[in-house]
Amino acid sequence: MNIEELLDKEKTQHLSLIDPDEQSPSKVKEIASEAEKGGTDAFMVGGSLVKGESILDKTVEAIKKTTELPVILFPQDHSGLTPKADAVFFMSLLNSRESMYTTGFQMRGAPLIKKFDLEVLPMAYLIVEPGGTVGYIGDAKEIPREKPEIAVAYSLAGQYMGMDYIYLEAGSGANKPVPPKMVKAVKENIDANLIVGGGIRNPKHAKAISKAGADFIVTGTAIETKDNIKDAVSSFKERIC
Ligand SMILES: CC(C)=CCC/C(C)=C/CC/C(C)=C/CC/C(C)=C/COP(=O)(O)OP(=O)(O)O
Ligand SMILES: O=P(O)(O)OC[C@@H](O)CO
Ligand SMILES: [Mg+2]
Repeated sequence: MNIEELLDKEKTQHLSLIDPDEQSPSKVKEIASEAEKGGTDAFMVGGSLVKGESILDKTVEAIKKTTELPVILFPQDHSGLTPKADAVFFMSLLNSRESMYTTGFQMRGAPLIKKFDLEVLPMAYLIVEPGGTVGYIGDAKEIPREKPEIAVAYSLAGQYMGMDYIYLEAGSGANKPVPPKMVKAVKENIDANLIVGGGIRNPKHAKAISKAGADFIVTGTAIETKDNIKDAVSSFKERIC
């Protein structure tokens, strides 16, 4: 399945986030296979911290050997790029105070992306409270949870800049996901594809965010920490509409 087909689907899609630093390539194969059996729609690969030896290429290779589902890079900077993937979320952290995260790393990565011939998916990345590690590293001015109008304004700004994807991110492992009210407000105001992630750890969360209008939900921690990944993914998929 390619990314065009992924976009054609009417239901909310499930993206499995794999952090290349968290496990060995053989474990990645197991995760990818189980997530596919559970019905995941595509894989994202990235992590905000580099905790060990960079095994990005090997991680993407392991997924590609296991499944034909698309693999989309989710780069923390230009070092998160590899020709082994299918596509890259070419993201700008619009609510960062640090210009490297709005335009700098994009400039560093762009020639590599051209060379690697990756499909480019332009994305506005927006950090919502609490924001977690990525909020801290990305020097984000986190969008207050009770201010959906700010999320709408940033999302529209992203769309008007030409971004096809808007990602509302509460931060990996957040104690609460992005409020469904905020998701709904953004969805009602944009034409771009809406991705929501951070803190979605049970089927109830997935259902609320899907009902609010997300086109994609991302789960990372829930997949990394569950013993039965297939059941975890299928429990999300069953509840999304
Ligand atoms: C387009 C290019 C080349 C770069 C974009 C650079 C930008 C805007 C980065 C945004 C800020 C950032 C640090 C993003 C990381 C995104 C990411 C991979 C998050 C998921 O990782 P976590 O699961 O939170 O990471 P840890 O588990 O390492 O905390
Ligand atoms: O690890 P979780 O909480 O699922 O978050 C996923 C993703 O939105 C992080 O960038
Ligand atoms: Mg992580």
